Amino acid sequence: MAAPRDQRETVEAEGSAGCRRSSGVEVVQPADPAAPAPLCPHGPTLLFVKVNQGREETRRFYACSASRDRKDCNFFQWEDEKLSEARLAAREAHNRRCQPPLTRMQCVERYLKFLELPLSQRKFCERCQQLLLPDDWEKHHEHQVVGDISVTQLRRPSRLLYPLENKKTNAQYLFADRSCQFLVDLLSTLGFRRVLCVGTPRLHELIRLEASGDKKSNIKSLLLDIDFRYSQFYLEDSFCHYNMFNHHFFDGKAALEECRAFLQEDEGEGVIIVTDPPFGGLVEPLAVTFKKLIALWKEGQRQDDNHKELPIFWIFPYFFESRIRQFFPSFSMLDYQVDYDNHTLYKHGKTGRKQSPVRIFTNIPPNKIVLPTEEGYRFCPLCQRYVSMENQHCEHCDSCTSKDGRKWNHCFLCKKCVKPSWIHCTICNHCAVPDHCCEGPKDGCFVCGELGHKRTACPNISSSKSAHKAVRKQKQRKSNTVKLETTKGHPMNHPSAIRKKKRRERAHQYLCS
Ligand SMILES: C[S@@+](CC[C@H](N)C(=O)[O-])C[C@H]1O[C@@H](n2cnc3c(N)ncnc32)[C@H](O)[C@@H]1O
Ligand SMILES: [Zn+2]
Ligand SMILES: [Zn+2]
Ligand SMILES: [Zn+2]
Ligand SMILES: [Zn+2]
Ligand SMILES: [Zn+2]
Ligand SMILES: [Zn+2]
Repeated sequence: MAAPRDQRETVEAEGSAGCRRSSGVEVVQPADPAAPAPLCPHGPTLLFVKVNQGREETRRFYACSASRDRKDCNFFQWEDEKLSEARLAAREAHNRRCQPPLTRMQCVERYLKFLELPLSQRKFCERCQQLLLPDDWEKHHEHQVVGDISVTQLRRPSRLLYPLENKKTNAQYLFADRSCQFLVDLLSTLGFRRVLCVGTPRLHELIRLEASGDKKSNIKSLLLDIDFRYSQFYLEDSFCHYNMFNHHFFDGKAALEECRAFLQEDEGEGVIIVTDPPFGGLVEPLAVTFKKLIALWKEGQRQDDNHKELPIFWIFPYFFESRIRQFFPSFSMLDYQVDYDNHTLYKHGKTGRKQSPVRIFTNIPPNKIVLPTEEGYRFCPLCQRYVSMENQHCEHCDSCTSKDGRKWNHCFLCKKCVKPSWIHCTICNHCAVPDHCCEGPKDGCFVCGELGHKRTACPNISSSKSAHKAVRKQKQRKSNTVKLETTKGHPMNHPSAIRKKKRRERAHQYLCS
């Protein structure tokens, strides 16, 4: 069984809408970090624990790091489970069978042969998502095949390939041209010479297009992505088949060395990581991976540069801000709204812009990043950063406080700005959505009840006693809530409850994508 990521999301994205649930699955560190985790076809698996009402279950299990769809990877092993030699051998054979049919080297050879073909012989099978050499034609003659594949098409594989839309695993949401061009221009203005694109195939190709075009940008790019189809279009120095949830290079040491050389070129000067992970992905394993990439970069630095940070753009929904800052406290969130071409909810459509919740988290000082004024962003001299059009500077908070791009209002009782739709509730003693369940689960920690952190960051998390106490408290609160609500009618039939459910579904739809 792959860990049910949709449950994991409820733990991570809590607070994004409606009342919280405290059940789900979390990643945990193994007792002996040096002991190797069992392998699935996607590399080392991760150790998970089920969390029920804020309490961790005792038995932990290994599951796939990359896939949350059992159809893609059904790996499951209890942490304390001992496997027979026969089962281990069967697993190894299965892992080998699941690897791509061609080695990286074979892909490169095919690509070079393809480039030598005259235009009339350059064909692409849409069904198999594969560039065809003349020897392959026969095998695909009943498939939908397109011909005359031009160099321009070869340079834009993200347009030739269909985006993988398995919501539970890949969710390949591709940047809209406007956002992609903004990123390329920004990287160039900031003076970067190398970009490590982690899960950003469209950005990778635009950087390379500009480098080969008239604009004379000389930025180099290396793409790390789990989508093997991209290996048909790039040489070894510009694509590595990679899993960003466990820092696994499918092509072993040679690929790792490509990545190392890329990060360490010029003693690590002029390089940035840009990553846009699938939004359903867990923050912690991603953070662990990015820290490994940072360590790889650091190895190549001069001693006197030791204090420097590797610049990163991590593109992710705004409601993960506190989670990301937990791992990278120096990161700030930019107001820029990243748009996608193929996302049903958040694309810049003809019908007008739906506000995308996706932002850029970065350790580059925000005052160095100019956002496009023609799209309504403006510079706040007090905050020393560009902000959204409606994000107003609050003199009480001394900051432009909006996170979602709408104007937020200051609440003098809470002493902070809150979403425009929220009201101050005198029962809960803080601002909340008008139809919240009073005295229901607070937006704070499930273990100790503090508002400043979530259970995953709770300093008391190891103390199971306090966890049990908190759960009991929580249950007590819940039963009070029910008592209160029964006087108002059944909570789930209330129109506000239906609205809330819809909102949660919308948030969930986004997260699961
Ligand atoms: C949300 S899309 C981002 C695409 C980006 N917006 C672009 O246009 O270039 C996520 C990307 O991460 C890749 N991806 C998904 N799971 C991955 C994993 N476990 N390791 C590495 N890449 C992964 C997908 O193939 C996809 O390219
Ligand atoms: Zn797997
Ligand atoms: Zn085919
Ligand atoms: Zn401001
Ligand atoms: Zn305020
Ligand atoms: Zn308030
Ligand atoms: Zn209340």
